Amino acid sequence: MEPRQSFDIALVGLGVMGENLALNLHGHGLKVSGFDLEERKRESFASRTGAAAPRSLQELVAGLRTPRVLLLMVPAGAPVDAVLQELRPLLYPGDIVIDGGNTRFSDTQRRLTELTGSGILYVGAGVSGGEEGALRGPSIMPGGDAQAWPAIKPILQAIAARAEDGEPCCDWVGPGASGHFVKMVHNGIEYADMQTICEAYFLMRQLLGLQASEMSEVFAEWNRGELSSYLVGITADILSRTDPESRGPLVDVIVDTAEQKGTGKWASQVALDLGVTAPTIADAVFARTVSAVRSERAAAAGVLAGPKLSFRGERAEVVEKIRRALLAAKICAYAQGFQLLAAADREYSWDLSFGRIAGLWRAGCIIRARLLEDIRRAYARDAKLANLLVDPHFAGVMEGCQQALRDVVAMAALHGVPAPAFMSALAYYDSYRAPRLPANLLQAQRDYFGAHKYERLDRAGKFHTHWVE
Ligand SMILES: NC(=O)C1=CN([C@@H]2O[C@H](COP(=O)(O)OP(=O)(O)OC[C@H]3O[C@@H](n4cnc5c(N)ncnc54)[C@H](OP(=O)(O)O)[C@@H]3O)[C@@H](O)[C@H]2O)C=CC1
Ligand SMILES: O=C(CO)[C@H](O)[C@H](O)COP(=O)(O)O
Repeated sequence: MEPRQSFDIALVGLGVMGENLALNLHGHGLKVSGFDLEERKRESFASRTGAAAPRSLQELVAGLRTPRVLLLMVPAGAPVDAVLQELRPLLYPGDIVIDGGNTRFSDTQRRLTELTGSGILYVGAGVSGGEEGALRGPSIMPGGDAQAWPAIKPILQAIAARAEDGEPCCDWVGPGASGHFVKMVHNGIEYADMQTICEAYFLMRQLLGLQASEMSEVFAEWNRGELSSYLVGITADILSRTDPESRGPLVDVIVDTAEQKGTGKWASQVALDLGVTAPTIADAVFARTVSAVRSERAAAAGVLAGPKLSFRGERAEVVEKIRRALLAAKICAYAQGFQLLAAADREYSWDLSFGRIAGLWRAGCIIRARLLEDIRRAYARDAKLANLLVDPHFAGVMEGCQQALRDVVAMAALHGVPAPAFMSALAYYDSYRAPRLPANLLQAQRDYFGAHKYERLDRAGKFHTHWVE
């Protein structure tokens, strides 16, 4: 029997992430306790950590040292409120509650407000790395009550992944809901990264007729260069896998409808709310929604015409163009994600460090990539960079890749291969670098039908024209 008040930290929710985070903490010498509604999970946790698994939150809290530290890894939304409601009367000023789930940042903001005056220190921490990362070292993005940081810093930094320079991929992000906002943007970028990789795969398959095993080699090769990243690496692995039943590539027997839990959608909604241009992130969400209407697509395929061209092109040359296009689209997606962070920073006065955030994503998380070190350096050169695209390093990379992105988008369009994220990345790039856009005509249209007024290039003020004589 454990003595009372002997545990350093307690996990609430011992599912995919919670149990592995608990094992990670246990492996780092911390005394971890855990609770889940399901008895089976409590027992699994107890047998794997050797700790007793309390049968109630009351028992769980009673076993913690003070100040008590609780890490919630329950599904986002109502379960977090339910746990907090039960926990609140059990806690004292100075106790710390960390929500490590994929919580919508506005919910974290609300909970912080609700806890104001209670003395309970609340932290919204984005955690990324999936099941494996939780066990071996995730990226952790905590934000909220800064008074909690000195107590939880050694705990969270101990279990976090480490970048190549040895820095832990866990650092204080900022006040309020900034930790969960940063995780939401991470996931928005994750959606775009995944979709552009899928489009690269689809173009190689549809235009070049490459087999899964051949594409696996291509992705493995790409993973040794500028595109080196967790997602490109797992793509090479996935494409090499054989289905034991059909004996063909496993990827070929997987249904082409993507699911989603909502973080990419939230990132896109927030981009619209804050007036940030993030089309590649949004198109990655829409690519999932159109994939979900599979029977409608099958019916439309028999009705809607497409191009009749057959593809001609030299294979190695096209593969290299797709590689460059993928790099260009990836940079555009990251640029959009960082624009979203910058807008939130202005809106909520969080004083975010974009370089530090890029540093947190260098290891442990799903979007970890070689590129993130370059992003970190870009913000070290200029913390107030207007857009990642105009950093001299990235402007140079885009110079080398933008033509390939155009060629690939043109190939996709001419041959009727859907590539929405590539296409929107190019449109984003061209719009952002356009000194002049057709919005002059748009303003005139608004003024025509709604007397909304327009500004003139040659003098200050707002003007209205009586368009209909
Ligand atoms: N899976 C992943 O790769 C990642 C997930 N996340 C986020 O982490 C959070 C947890 O995810 P994940 O571990 O995958 O989810 P799981 O569903 O695997 O685990 C959640 C656990 O919480 C339990 N639970 C629900 N309500 C309560 C409660 N009131 N008290 C105690 N336990 C409760 C659930 O029990 P029951 O099943 O009985 O409801 C379940 O065992 C989510 O917000 C998720 O979005 C973040 C990063 C990566
Ligand atoms: O947060 C994560 C990784 O960073 C999760 O894996 C997330 O749940 C994936 O999102 P979705 O289910 O919408 O694809």
